[in-house]
Amino acid sequence: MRPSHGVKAFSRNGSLSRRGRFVSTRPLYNIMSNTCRHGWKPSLFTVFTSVFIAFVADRKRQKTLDCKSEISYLSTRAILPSGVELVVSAIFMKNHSLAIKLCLDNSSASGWKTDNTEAWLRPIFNSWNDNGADMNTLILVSMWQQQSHGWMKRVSLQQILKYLNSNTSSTIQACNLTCLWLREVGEIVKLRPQMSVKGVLVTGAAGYVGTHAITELIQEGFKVIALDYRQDALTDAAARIKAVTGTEIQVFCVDLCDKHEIANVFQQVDVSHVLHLAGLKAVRQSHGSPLAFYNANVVATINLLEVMLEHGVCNILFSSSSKVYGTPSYLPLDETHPTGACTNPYGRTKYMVEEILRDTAASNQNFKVTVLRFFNPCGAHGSGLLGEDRSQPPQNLLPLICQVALGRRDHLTVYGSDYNTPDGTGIQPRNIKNLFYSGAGENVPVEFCGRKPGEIGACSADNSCAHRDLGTFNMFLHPY
Ligand SMILES: O=c1ccn([C@@H]2O[C@H](COP(=O)(O)OP(=O)(O)O[C@H]3O[C@H](CO)[C@@H](O)[C@H](O)[C@H]3O)[C@@H](O)[C@H]2O)c(=O)[nH]1
Repeated sequence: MRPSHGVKAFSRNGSLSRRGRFVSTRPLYNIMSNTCRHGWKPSLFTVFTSVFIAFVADRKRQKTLDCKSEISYLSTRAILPSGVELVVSAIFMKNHSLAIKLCLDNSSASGWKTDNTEAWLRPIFNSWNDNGADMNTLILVSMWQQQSHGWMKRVSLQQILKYLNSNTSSTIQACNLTCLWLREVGEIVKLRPQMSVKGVLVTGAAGYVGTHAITELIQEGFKVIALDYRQDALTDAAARIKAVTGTEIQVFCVDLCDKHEIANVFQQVDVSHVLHLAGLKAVRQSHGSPLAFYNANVVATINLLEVMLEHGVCNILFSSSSKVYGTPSYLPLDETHPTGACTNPYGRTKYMVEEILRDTAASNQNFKVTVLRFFNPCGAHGSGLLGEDRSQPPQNLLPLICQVALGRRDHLTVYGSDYNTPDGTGIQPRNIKNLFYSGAGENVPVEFCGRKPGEIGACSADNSCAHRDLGTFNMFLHPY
């Protein structure tokens, strides 16, 4: 198990100086539960796929995590060979210990007890006898008695499985049924040791980050409610996600600038967490239409927050940007770098939303915020069904380079060659060449033009915090 280290400050200035302890290695899990304890937590991601790489890498480790505090309750039914319905319920507690009860038909109405077990047990036994429980059932009963020295004492999952495995399947069919179920449940419980998540509402669901995030959420067992304002894109995304995960997601075509539309969704679904990924993102376009950006990014977020709070939903993950830093004072940028000196309207919208979230968290101790400051997202799902190959012409560097690599474009236009960087450009094509052409040994054909307004020469991320808190991941190589 990964040690519970990670006490750290997120900022050098007073407003972000909270310290926190991380207990889990699970990235998304952390983001939506443990890190939320801090009320406010920014993280840097240079390549967004790293988030998902971390998900995948951690899925193995998380199975060794202990239950920390919360208990989980699960119940299932099985039809015994005699035709009698067996209800098996379990409460999982700290350290994977569990309390089990077995009962027939509706006798579970007798309820849970952790003391006075005999009084609780007797009617159950009577009920079983009345219903003519067969030997298999009785073996099961005696097993639990023997293992737990009384019905509701805690026994370890390991002990139970060991006991079950030591019996032969021919004589204890019911046990095997339960054993299988316990194995399943054991895994589920270890995967979900603490968090109580009703549903995760994802805005910007049809987008590049959104589709990947939803896929990972589904594969982690979360229920997802997907929102986007583009109906066609949403339908297409839902179909692709279903093709990858086999799961049909609940979708809503919603304009976040209309608060009533958001409220309408919250009235229909049961969510506890929001991944807010929606927004306009084309940095250079934001100079020409700043109001559209403030509307889509700031006004929409305020609407969302108001509806969330009205419905008691207090956990939000916000997709922010490296643009909140503006011109860097030092490189690589880390979470403690001052924010706010933005060089374009887009960056300012993200900065403003961060401040709004910070103030909201400060005003309400239940309100938990995690901010991811993305740098330059790239990558695609291994299925080939999710990625950035959109029908609209791309605006960003990495998809543009991909198009040059695929022969769909003659060259890359490089904006500015007089920056204070090793090759004078903001993108340093030599690095890009290494990234995309290491196999082919070709160069990216480029043409130069002047700088674009609000651009900076050099920008890079110190992602050690993300590495430390969210697990080890590879910055550039996709794992699929
Ligand atoms: O055809 C192009 C496109 C981009 N660039 C340059 O490449 C760099 C990166 O550009 P791009 O890939 O478009 O990323 P950004 O403008 O940095 O913005 C992206 O990355 C941000 C995080 O850093 C996100 O918040 C934004 O939403 C996302 O558009 C910049 O210096 C651009 O001037 C070119 O030279 N030619």
